Amino acid sequence: MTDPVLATHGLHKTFGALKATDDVSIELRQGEIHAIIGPNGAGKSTLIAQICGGLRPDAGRVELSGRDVSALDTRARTRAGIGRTFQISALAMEDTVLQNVLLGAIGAAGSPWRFFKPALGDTALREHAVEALRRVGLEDHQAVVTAELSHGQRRQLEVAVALTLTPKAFVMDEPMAGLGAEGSKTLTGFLDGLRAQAPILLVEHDMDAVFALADRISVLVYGRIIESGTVAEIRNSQAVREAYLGEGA
Ligand SMILES: Nc1ncnc2c1ncn2[C@@H]1O[C@H](COP(=O)(O)OP(=O)(O)OP(=O)(O)O)[C@@H](O)[C@H]1O
Repeated sequence: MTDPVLATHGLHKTFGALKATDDVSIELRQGEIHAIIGPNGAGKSTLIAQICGGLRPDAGRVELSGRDVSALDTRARTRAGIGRTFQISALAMEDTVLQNVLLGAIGAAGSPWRFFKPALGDTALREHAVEALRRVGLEDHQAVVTAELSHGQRRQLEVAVALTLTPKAFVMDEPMAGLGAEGSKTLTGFLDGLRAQAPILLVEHDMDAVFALADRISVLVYGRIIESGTVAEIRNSQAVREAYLGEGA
């Protein structure tokens, strides 16, 4: 088996008496989609924040391609290759698709603002941005104002921004949120192909998408991974059914 691209080792995080992350060790390998599921409040966002650098764990570490990145802040982790897809609100709706890729990439890389205007005319950077748009299927939309994109296309645009930094791994927090059935289906197809470019750690409530996409699923309940396995193993797990899938069904 190949070495993991992204891994956490024994992450712990408490908020007062609450164990939000309780000894979480997970791995993401080349070419795979590893989904993290769990009920509301299970600790998914807290875990993602520790992986991406927004929150410091009380104990444990995060490794990217075998390198301990635990001491790096969010920007440095992005530059190191953790490609978190940004929230829709991070896109400038009045700007074009191409401008968003250029500006998003520059912003994520942490370049000072004063470099940003000249960069819009930088041919190499433009080519790099157009290539990212091509890889997400938005090449023909580069001159379109972002507000005119569908929600699903905006997700693809966020991925294009992340792609300009050549991520080693994607971390996605509920990409299906706000999409209708048709949008979810289209984005599911898109993510299916994207895993070949970089593996994806996927936090998602949409179980149709999770079951369609995941090579592996880890189930988080009260901050602990209670089960980790293939779609079939998770579907058949009594513990998961009791703790999660049965909930509200
Ligand atoms: N900054 C904080 N201070 C105190 N408690 C927090 C903080 N952040 C999260 N929590 C608590 O930690 C637990 C895990 O929250 P988290 O948002 O990570 O769960 P989640 O699985 O992402 O939930 P959801 O699916 O609803 O987004 C919750 O009980 C939450 O109230």
